[in-house]
Amino acid sequence: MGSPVHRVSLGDTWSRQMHPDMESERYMQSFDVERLTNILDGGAQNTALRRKVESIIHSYPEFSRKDNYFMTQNERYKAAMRRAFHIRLIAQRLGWLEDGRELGYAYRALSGDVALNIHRVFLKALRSLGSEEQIAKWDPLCKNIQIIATYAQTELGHGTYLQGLETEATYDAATQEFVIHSPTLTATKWWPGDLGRSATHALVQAQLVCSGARRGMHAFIVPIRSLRDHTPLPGIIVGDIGPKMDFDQMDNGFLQLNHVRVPRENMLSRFAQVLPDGTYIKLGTAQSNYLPMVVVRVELLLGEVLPTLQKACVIAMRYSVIRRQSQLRPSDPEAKVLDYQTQQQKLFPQLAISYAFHFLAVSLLEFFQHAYTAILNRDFSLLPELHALSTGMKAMMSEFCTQGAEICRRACGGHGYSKLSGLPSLVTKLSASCTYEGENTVLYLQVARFLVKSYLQTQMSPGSTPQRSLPPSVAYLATPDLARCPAQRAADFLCPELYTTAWAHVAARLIKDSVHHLQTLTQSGADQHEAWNQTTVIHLQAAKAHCYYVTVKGFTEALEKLENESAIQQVLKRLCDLHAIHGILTNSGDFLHDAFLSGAQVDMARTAYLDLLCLIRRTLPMRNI
Ligand SMILES: CCCCCCCCCC(=O)SCCNC(=O)CCNC(=O)[C@H](O)C(C)(C)COP(=O)(O)OP(=O)(O)OC[C@H]1O[C@@H](n2cnc3c(N)ncnc32)[C@H](O)[C@@H]1OP(=O)(O)O
Ligand SMILES: Cc1cc2nc3c(=O)[nH]c(=O)nc-3n(C[C@H](O)[C@H](O)[C@H](O)COP(=O)(O)OP(=O)(O)OC[C@H]3O[C@@H](n4cnc5c(N)ncnc54)[C@H](O)[C@@H]3O)c2cc1C
Repeated sequence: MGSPVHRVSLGDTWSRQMHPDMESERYMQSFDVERLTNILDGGAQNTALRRKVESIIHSYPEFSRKDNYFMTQNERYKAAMRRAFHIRLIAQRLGWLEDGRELGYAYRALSGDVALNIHRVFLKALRSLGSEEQIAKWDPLCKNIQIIATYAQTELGHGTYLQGLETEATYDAATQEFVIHSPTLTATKWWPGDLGRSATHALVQAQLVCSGARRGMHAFIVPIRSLRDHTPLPGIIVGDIGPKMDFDQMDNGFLQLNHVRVPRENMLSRFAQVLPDGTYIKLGTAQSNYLPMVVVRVELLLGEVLPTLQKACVIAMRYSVIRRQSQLRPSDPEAKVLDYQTQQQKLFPQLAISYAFHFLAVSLLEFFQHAYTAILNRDFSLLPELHALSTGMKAMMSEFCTQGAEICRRACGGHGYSKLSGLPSLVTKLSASCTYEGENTVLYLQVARFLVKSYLQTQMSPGSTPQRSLPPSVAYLATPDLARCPAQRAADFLCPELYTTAWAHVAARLIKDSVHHLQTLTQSGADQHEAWNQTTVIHLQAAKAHCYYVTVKGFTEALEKLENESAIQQVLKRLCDLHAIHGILTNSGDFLHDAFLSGAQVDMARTAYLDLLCLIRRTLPMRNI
């Protein structure tokens, strides 16, 4: 570790004093901040538990991250590994469960700066794809860290296109084993976390070949390092992929398998089985083995992606109420930069969207838990909508949180460029979330595919095959649409029903337009795949509008549940209004395109927006910032 220059330490007297400008802001509150904290935590008891866990975590020097920015990659990895084991010792001593609230709070308190994150992904995959017997065998070994496992799906040549994965798992009935093999250089597993130095086992996603047929991607548990001396096992070439943009604490690795044999029982068999004679039994759908990605996409939102934007907002808001620069009037003292309208316009939409995302991610998690139970019991009826929501929200939240964290960083001037502000690493960490667990464009196009199918379902003639009711998230496609926005004055844009309807209108129009372009091309003779590719930019636009609508609708529904918390409801409604109108102004062309909004109405929306900035500034409680 480099010898640090003199650094601010808690020992410095002034580092512990409350800045007077911050103090003055914290007592300007129009509602019970503790009560809002409880609502965000899901109840007062959760707030108490979270604070208890955080105080435990912060009481251990092992968890200190104050030297992070002065460490080499190797030192970061070792420190993260120490934390991984230490946190498990504490969990065992205090009885915290692997998927319990306490560990979730603990990981959030450490900003994920703990090793073995993909070991946890492996556990999620095991519980999604494994039979009860396989879970009973491997789960305890993982929980006790008797093995360290990774999730090895991505290859040097393929990350998105899973049908193109080259790693093979060929069944040998004579020995009742699978032969796992990397046939080409591009088949090398590349990126899996915890693989570079840590993992002893890998969940290898490979193309199954049995009874002479290729069966698609299936999951196999493959030992890769010796449990005796941690050296690579025969047929295994494994190592670290080297420096990255961030995630220094994670050993992302590569893995080549040279005809490695594993027993038949090592293929995870909740949704498919290979019998001793090689007979293939399909128990799920063609995409059943994609389920772990759905699980991780949903759990990433509240566990990893959103907290990072929330932290960026806190840092930038605190900076903006104590940073004084220039004068609003020549005779005035220097102004707090948060009193400049442009600074408000940078930060308040980030605060608003962080609340929109919070409420949406909570409701998505509830839907997921309901759907997931059904899926594990092989009822796949809710899976298409869950796939569309999880891909759309993962793409939108990672994209907007990354953009938002960068806006927060820039809003802090030169200090935002100092790693010690905490902002740069939030941005570089979030950037990865636009790629891992599904590259965002690809995921948005999965949403688009769902939207096209849903729209076509609404166009089926009444007498044709019985119309299944549309999934709730796209019900707006079947509801009567307004041709014109009824707003007469700026205040009308503060009506949740008005702006939710406006967003539904634009999303529906863009979806209809995307289908029209697709059908025009196919009817003119283009094959369906070429027609799809030539309209993906339009589909992408429709998918993004749909996702924004989903966040606006989710926020307004969350507000409705707060009717007994009037003061909180009022403050959050202003953020909801701001979120909706910010999107309208940012995408005003989509609202003007068919004259749904007139130019005058866009001006009204802007007036409402600027008034909101001023109102939020006056009533924004810095207490919880
Ligand atoms: C603290 C730090 C924490 C960091 C954690 C980092 C963890 C990172 C771990 C990883 O990155 S793991 C690797 C993640 N990789 C991916 O997400 C790969 C993304 N690619 C895919 O999911 C599929 O290749 C893709 C969806 C793009 C294409 O799927 P297919 O090749 O099967 O084809 P297609 O798009 O035609 O989909 C066929 C059908 O399957 C459906 N489908 C696809 N994926 C599905 C899914 N996941 N679940 C359910 N259905 C799915 C899809 O909707 C469609 O249904 P319909 O025919 O009814 O329209
Ligand atoms: C920090 C980090 C951690 C990771 N951890 C893991 C892990 O633990 N386990 C694991 O298996 N993987 C892991 N990954 C890999 C990750 O899942 C892949 O990088 C991701 O799925 C994207 O695939 P790719 O890299 O092949 O990009 P590509 O799919 O090659 O994408 C490159 C470009 O091609 C475009 N593109 C690709 N396909 C299409 C299409 N059909 N239509 C339109 N455009 C397309 C994309 O939009 C993108 O612009 C990790 C990656 C990172 C960065």
